[in-house]
Amino acid sequence: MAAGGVVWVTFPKQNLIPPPRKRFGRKLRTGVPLISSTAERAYSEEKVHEVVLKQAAWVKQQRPNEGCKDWDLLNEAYERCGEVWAEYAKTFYLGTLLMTSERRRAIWAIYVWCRRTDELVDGPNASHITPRALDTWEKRLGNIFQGRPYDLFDAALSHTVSNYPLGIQPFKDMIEGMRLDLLKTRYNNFDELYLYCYYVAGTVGLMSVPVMGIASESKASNETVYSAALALGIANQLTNIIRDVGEDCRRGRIYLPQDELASAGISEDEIFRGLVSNKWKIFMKNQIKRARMYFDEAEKGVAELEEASRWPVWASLLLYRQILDVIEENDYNNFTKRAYVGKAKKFASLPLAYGRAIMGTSKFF
Ligand SMILES: CC(C)=CCC/C(C)=C/CC/C(C)=C/CC/C(C)=C/[C@@H]1[C@@H](COP(=O)(O)OP(=O)(O)O)[C@]1(C)CC/C=C(\C)CC/C=C(\C)CCC=C(C)C
Ligand SMILES: Nc1ncnc2c1ncn2[C@@H]1O[C@H](COP(=O)(O)OP(=O)(O)OP(=O)(O)O)[C@@H](O)[C@H]1O
Ligand SMILES: [Mn+2]
Repeated sequence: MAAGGVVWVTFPKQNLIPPPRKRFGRKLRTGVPLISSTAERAYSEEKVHEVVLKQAAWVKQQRPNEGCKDWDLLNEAYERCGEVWAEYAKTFYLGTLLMTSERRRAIWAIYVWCRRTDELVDGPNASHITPRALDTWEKRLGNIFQGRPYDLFDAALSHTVSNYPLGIQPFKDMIEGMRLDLLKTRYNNFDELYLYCYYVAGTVGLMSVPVMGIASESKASNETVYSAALALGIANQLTNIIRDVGEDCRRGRIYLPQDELASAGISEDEIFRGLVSNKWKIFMKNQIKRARMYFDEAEKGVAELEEASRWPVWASLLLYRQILDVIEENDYNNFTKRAYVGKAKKFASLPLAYGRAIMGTSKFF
């Protein structure tokens, strides 16, 4: 069928994708960062900044096209995305419930694509995934953007990218992050880690803004808003990394800047043994401080989003940031104690998020 210049191929409705599986254990995200030298950081930050600029400019020029109008099929596609979202996105789940339904569905579709991409290298079939498989996944991404979805989940994203001004670059960059993750188990410095964080999480920020929308009354430049969205992705990923140090090292991966570990006098052997020494606590304090810096940076951009999107973003920001507080409460034992924000605390954050969303600032709440 053809709609709005987008050609849709037919695809089988069932059995292409298994139902959302139960979690098989924790996923192992990257390691942590510290304060490395400005010179070291400059390279990645500059490179990523270029993408942010291009993305911000590109989005400005785009006019969403009509997309597919087969609503029965699309409703089913989006519903399936919603099921995956409910199964996996524990922290972000609440966030989308607060959105308008059209945006919520779009975020679900993006989430599912991101989750599937991540599962390629982190999921049960990860040991069979090669760079070639990721090339195939990237070709499939191209088809999604050209209105040729392969399965039902792809169809939802195909519709979403025809409905919102979404560029393909952040999606490609996320696949690039997965390529990196296949090959790299150590990060020499924060510059290398920052680039990884951009690939796997900063990109999510860039994908989300065109759906969330920038407030018409906002005086901020597109670049400022995209930079804040990037910062939230980086902050989330750094937090994820800090939380998952133990799991990651059990997978033989240390996503912590090696130069900072060396300066702190922490050996790999100590990490593999899970030694919560004083030097580890000091090191972790610095990693947490850095993650919070990125959260602070992100906060500046939330007020620039369309009103209806501020609450969900505040909610997810506050929820994810609390993981850092829990790591402190756990006395920096992120080797054997998983930092987990309970449901009561999650719900308690919602009025606070709402307050910040309506005040447009973090000062009063
Ligand atoms: C409302 C909201 C937050 C919307 C975004 C939801 C979305 C599309 C998320 C995709 C997440 C995903 C599956 C990414 C794949 C790579 C990955 C796993 C990254 C880590 C996410 C945490 O996942 P999780 O904890 O489930 O991982 P494990 O359970 O450990 O496996 C990341 C830490 C990255 C998440 C990054 C974001 C959600 C970016 C947030 C930025 C914005 C929404 C921009 C807001 C705009 C401004 C201006 C501040
Ligand atoms: N410390 C823990 N103890 C027991 N179960 C946990 C713990 N941490 C997580 N889980 C279980 O694993 C599930 C998935 O973890 P996950 O990391 O996806 O959740 P989250 O951190 O709440 O949110 P998000 O997925 O957005 O990071 C949780 O919903 C919970 O059931
Ligand atoms: Mn999760």
